[in-house]
Amino acid sequence: MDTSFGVLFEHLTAGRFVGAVVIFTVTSFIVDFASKPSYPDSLPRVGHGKGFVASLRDHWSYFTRFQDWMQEGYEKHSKYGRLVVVPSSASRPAKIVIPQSQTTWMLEQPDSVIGTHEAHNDILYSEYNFLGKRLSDDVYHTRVVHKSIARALSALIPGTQEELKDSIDKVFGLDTEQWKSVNVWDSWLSIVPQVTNRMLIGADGHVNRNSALLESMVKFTDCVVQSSFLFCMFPKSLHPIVGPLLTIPNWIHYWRGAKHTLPVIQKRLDDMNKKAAGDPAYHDWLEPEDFITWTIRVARAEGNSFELQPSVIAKRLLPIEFAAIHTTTLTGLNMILDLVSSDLSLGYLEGLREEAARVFKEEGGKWTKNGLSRLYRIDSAIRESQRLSIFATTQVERKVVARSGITNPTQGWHAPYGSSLVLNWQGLHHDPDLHHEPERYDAFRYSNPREEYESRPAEQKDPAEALRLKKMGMVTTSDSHLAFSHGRHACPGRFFVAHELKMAIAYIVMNYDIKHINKKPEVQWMGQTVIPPLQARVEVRRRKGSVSRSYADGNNQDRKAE
Ligand code: HEM
Repeated sequence: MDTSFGVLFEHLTAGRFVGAVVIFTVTSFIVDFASKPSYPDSLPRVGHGKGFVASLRDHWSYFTRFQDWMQEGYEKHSKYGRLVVVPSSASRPAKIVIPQSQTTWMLEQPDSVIGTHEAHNDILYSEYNFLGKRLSDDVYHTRVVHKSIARALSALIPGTQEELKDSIDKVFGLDTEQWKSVNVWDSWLSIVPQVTNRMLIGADGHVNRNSALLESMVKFTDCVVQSSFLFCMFPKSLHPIVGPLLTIPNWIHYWRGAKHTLPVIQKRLDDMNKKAAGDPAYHDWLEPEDFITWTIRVARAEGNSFELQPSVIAKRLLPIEFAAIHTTTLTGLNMILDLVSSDLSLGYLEGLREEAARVFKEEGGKWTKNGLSRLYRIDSAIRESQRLSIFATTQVERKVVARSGITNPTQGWHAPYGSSLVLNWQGLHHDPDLHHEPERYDAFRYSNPREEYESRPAEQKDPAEALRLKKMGMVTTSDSHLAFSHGRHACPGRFFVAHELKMAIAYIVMNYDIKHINKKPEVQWMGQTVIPPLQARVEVRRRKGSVSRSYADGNNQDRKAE
């Protein structure tokens, strides 16, 4: 070969190739290290210390030690109102953990100073995982949920009830004689995606029950989790090279899902256009309340033609599937395991069952917003599980996006541009100074005071106290209860989830017996994320007399809509 390429290849031995890759990777790590924000030496820190070598050791230990570091930082510093620096993975800056006293200050900063979606994009490598920079730069889907879901809550209840009945009956079965052993994680992972997709794409042709669609959406969300772990291990400067490769499976699952969602989206666009144009055939037609309708409404109101493209709407579904599926599944899994591993003499299961049956009867067999708000015990049992059984050390992360950084006016410290600020979910939820006996699952922790208040004669009721007690409900966030985060970026899906999980638990306890287990399975941690007890099983049996009884008037059609 006499071309310059030929000359190059003649000199390219295996040893030289490996050497070049090693040099390139090490250089990338050094470039990465140098471009990360540098925190003042005066800030307390945990981990192996400062400097390049200590950072490499920190990155290495991140996957196994992060949870211990957060706990150590909480006990030594956060608890006393001081911030602390905790090491992170190779591609991320170390985290500045903000103490409880500065939470409100942090969350109230403008988005142009402390960014939320920039932090989410960094954690989730959204540009790659959610299929494009344009989609990740403008978190339009988040805006749509914030604007729409709370208003649509009442309209969403009947469909949610219907999907819960259908999916729970299928997963737990109808046999009133034999106990059935079910894998708890898999069960919730069969229930939640079907219900979530009813809220996202509606009931048209029961596509939301299509097993191929649901499988592709679950696999897509799995891919986001898996590739986020892999991204962590590569220096940021290598992401443009490895990113498109790591996320090939995301594209495949998107295409598989879009085969089913695109026709629904296209039909909705046509229907809404005809209705808007005054087509008489659409005079009585009502837009279904679901994410597809909301996204079209917001795009029209904003005059945003990009967001009206069917393929863009199909892609906008993905981050919401991600936000909803694993979070709700993990919460349901923990809730069931906390409940069935509790001391039987405490009577939690019977207490929940009594409440569910009583309120459901008062409601005439169809849930309403008002009825669901009276499920104090179920609400408390879920909130308490969210307090105790966290599934990340922190879920609240922010990025300093002001070029000049930010200075805390009370404590005087400065966080430079690019700093990662987090709240310590683990420490705050398990602090004995904030929660009495924090390691105990006390299912009725929040409902006992509410029920006691309700039982008082009218003259002993005080509206101020009623308001304080109402804030013990599971959708209320605070600087010591961060399951849904706190502040203006707190999870906008929580109002829907509260309804969904309350209806699910009510349905389960009314219709099934569940055997007690002696001990809640242990969890493992990987970096800041929990590895849930995926193998945990419980035994369930349909309660006698409950099969013919109409606890939910849902449509129990078969899952397959193909
Ligand atoms: C039990 C289930 C859920 C839990 C525990 C949960 C928790 C959270 C948390 C901790 C955040 C981070 C907020 C922050 O950074 O400050 C969040 C954000 C978000 N969640 Fe949820 N979530 C759940 C279900 C859902 C559902 C069902 C939806 C959709 C309907 C949803 C939509 C969102 C969205 C759009 C955001 C971004 C909010 C923003 O950046 O302003 N979540 N969620």
